[in-house]
Amino acid sequence: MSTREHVPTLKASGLGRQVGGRNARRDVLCDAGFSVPVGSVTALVGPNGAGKSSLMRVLAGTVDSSHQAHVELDGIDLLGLKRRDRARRVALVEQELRAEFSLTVRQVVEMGRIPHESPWAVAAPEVGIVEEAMATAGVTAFADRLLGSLSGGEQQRVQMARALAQEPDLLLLDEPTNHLDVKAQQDALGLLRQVAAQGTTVVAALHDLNLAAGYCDHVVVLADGRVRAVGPVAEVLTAELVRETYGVAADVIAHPRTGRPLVIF
Ligand SMILES: Nc1ncnc2c1ncn2[C@@H]1O[C@H](COP(=O)(O)OP(=O)(O)OP(=O)(O)O)[C@@H](O)[C@H]1O
Repeated sequence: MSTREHVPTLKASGLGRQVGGRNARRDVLCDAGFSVPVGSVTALVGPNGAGKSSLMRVLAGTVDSSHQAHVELDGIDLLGLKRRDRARRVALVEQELRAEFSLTVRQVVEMGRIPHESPWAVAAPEVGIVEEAMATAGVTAFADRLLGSLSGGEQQRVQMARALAQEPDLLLLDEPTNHLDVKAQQDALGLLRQVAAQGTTVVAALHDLNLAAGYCDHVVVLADGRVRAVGPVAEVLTAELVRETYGVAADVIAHPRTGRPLVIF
């Protein structure tokens, strides 16, 4: 009998994506794969154009991938689920905001509940869950304002609130710190840690290697559409990896306060 403990895992394999016309098709993602524990926070890093957004969308099942694509969360085949069933389990916070500028913040956050609503019953979105998601993401103060009237950073937090209202098992975020000031960046990453502590698996595409090093458990390094490295941040984020992946010189030392890796350029 095996004594090995079952470790719930997010496993992705065979993820590919081609773009371009019939005569100019090219792979922007090639057979990408990685495996990380459920309930962890993983940073997806890599240079501009590496394929991070493509990988996020393939993981979320919002774009077509290769026939071999497989994404499994604790044994559940996510890409094999019907769209609505997948939307109950997977939330994707994308870089670009969708055209929801004429809705109020509360209405946008309520949209996170749509996958959970019964198609036969016209029910008001669960108020408690929506209010809690808004409070957690720090957007309650502007709940009745139109999304379009908010700053970029405030809008970003609203997208986060909507994703939280969705109560996903897998939360995917494409550059969630893009519009945020230093404190808001730290708050956002702290919030992701909190969400993961409650069992949600979090994968966030990040450009700031020190946010990845400071807040994430694992890192997936993507370059030219391929996964170059994956593992715990302290093992993967080395000076050599930074040089080879980004072509810049860096030192990686232990952070004097936290002991986590600190990348100095
Ligand atoms: N629909 C598309 N048509 C053509 N090319 C595309 C399309 N989507 C993505 N690409 C190309 O695929 C490559 C990967 O893009 P992707 O947005 O996934 O990279 P990224 O790592 O997220 O980049 P960034 O850090 O700049 O946001 C890029 O070269 C991009 O130009």
